[in-house]
Amino acid sequence: MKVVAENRAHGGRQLVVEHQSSATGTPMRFAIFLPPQAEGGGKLPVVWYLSGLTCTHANVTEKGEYRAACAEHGLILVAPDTSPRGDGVPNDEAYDFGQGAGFYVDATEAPWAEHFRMWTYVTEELPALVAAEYPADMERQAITGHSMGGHGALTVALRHPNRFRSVSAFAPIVAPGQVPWGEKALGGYLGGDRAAWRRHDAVALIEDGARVGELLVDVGTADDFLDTELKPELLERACAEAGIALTLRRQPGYDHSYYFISTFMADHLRWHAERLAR
Ligand SMILES: N[C@@H](CCC(=O)N[C@@H](CSC=O)C(=O)NCC(=O)O)C(=O)O
Repeated sequence: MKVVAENRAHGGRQLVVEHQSSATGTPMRFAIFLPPQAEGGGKLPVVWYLSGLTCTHANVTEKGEYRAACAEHGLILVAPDTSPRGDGVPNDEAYDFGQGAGFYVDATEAPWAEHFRMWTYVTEELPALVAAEYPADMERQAITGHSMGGHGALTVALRHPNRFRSVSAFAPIVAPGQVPWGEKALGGYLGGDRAAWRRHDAVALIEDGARVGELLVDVGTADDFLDTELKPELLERACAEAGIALTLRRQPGYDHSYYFISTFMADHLRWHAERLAR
């Protein structure tokens, strides 16, 4: 494991770390912010942030504006990459498939299955590494993410109902089995059997009985992907039928970008911090 960048910020430390991943069989990078409270010797709650299509760890690290809130509330924030990368890793010309678009699944289809194991990476390998190397209290974890990463946050939380004290998302893909981005990715990585897709589809997981206590979701009304790829109304309906307390906020005039995410980041982190303190 190698620290490839370190910067002091808000009294804490922003690190970028590279390690050899057994899940993907490639080097992987992640960003981790250690707030000033990390120097006190105790363990701190952890917020996982899963990023969207085309992102590395760097997009949220540079544009997400999370550090002031993490320093205020004493939160560690971890931001993984969105796929394996490198010359030996298969890719696709499109921005929404292949490198930068791992969709948080373990691929079963050639040529993706060898390296595209982001489910195992974000649910097993990276949590174990973070728990071993940093002062992270794994009894106090929260998860959030954006777009494809919002899909990742929702599905990871729904399938690990006792791991996370709180779950939120920014403009998530809520039903990948019903929208073009998701149909392309799940079909490409998991094959044509749509039954296998349901374990990676938040709305389908809820329909099939998975539960979390509550959800916070923000979407922008000026998001170009709102009606074609995100369809928050599908999550709204599934949560209403399942009795999940969803707070869905339609933020007027906001688009899909990090201008939107950074505007509401501190509010999400405060909401997580309240639940992580209980
Ligand atoms: N038209 C863009 C589409 C890619 C894009 O909008 N990516 C979003 C996530 S979309 C869903 O997962 C993003 O976070 N981009 C990175 C950023 O820093 O804004 C394209 O062709 O790239």
